[in-house]
Amino acid sequence: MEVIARAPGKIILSGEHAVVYGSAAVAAAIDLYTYVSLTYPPPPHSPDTLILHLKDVGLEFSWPVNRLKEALSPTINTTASSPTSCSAETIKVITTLVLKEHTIPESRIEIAAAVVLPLGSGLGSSAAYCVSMSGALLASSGSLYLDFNSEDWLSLGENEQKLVNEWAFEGEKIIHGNPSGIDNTVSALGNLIKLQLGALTCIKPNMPIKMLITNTKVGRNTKALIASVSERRDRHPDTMTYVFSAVDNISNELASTIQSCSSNDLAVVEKEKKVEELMEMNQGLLQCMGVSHASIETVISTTHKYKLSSKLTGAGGGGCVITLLPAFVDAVTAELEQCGFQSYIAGIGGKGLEIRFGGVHVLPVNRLCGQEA
Ligand SMILES: Nc1ncnc2c1ncn2[C@@H]1O[C@H](COP(=O)(O)OP(=O)(O)O)[C@@H](O)[C@H]1O
Ligand SMILES: C[C@@](O)(CCOP(=O)(O)O)CC(=O)O
Ligand SMILES: [Mg+2]
Repeated sequence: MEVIARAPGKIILSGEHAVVYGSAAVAAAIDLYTYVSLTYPPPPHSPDTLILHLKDVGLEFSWPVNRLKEALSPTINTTASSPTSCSAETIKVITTLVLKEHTIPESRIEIAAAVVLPLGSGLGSSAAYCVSMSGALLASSGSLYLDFNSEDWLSLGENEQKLVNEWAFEGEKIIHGNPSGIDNTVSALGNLIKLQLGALTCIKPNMPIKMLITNTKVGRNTKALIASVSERRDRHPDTMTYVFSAVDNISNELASTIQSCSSNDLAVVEKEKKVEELMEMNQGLLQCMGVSHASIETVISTTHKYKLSSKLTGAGGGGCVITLLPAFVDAVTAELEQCGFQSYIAGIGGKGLEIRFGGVHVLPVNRLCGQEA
């Protein structure tokens, strides 16, 4: 039996980092995906080995299932329907299972050259990985209401999305340390959303939003960048509170600008200018937080020559930059590619997690439709 899940990456239009401290942020799903394929023998057979093949990073791990049960069952106390956070003790056990029993060649993570979801570039690959993995595991355990006789990509209902999102958030905590939850939420649900302190608003844009994504190809790590902002906040608590509060205003203004109704083209042009200015102000505040980078500044000044506004997206420190696009973009992308960057026009606001079944469609007995795994 095979279960395939795909979850989209995202761009953050405004509010990264500040969202970790309670400010609003606006994010959209993009049409680049992470795929997870889960295969296992149909019941009553049960697999005796777990093989984890991370194709994107060129790593493969395997463990006897009994060994995993033995090592993990004393510390894990959770059910499919109610995820709990991994304790420090469990993380230690997992780390031992992964690192002590396998050899990991140094620096296996490369930025893909083609138009795929790049890892560690600000497009939320960590969240897309957690969402697709959680989706595939929950679907295979029969914890999601899905028509497993269908061969199409299946979207999830609200409750299923919520459950997958809760599990994915626990995964993001392991990768990021202190995530806000915006990346896993937009990857699970899709569309364009505003998130603040866990409160979610779906945004219906009333203007075309076309974003160019430029990957500086400068590697960075979200966990380290979140930690660096936290240290700056510890050094300047009052000032950083103002910075986060300004970002909060920007995100709220951005959300209301893109959803307000317009009756003519002029209004759309005016709204575009407003969005551009808000993106520029947000970028200035991200500089204040110390998460910009020389490569990001090069993209910003290159696009600025064409009167286009850009900002970093995701954790910054390299990674990707977004540029709001008007009609003519070819000249700008040509020049950015001459600088050695890679550009991609994102289709935004698409679907969230989807699941597809392959092979023989038999779910474990008594585990159909939302029952405990
Ligand atoms: N497809 C994948 N396979 C394995 N690990 C992944 C995958 N996608 C993301 N990751 C993990 O997420 C990390 C990148 O996450 P992060 O630094 O948050 O950047 P981003 O989420 O913007 O891509 C990678 O270093 C890797 O540990
Ligand atoms: C910096 C942050 O706001 C976004 C991180 O996104 P990414 O991992 O760089 O794609 C962190 C978070 O919200 O959890
Ligand atoms: Mg991430």
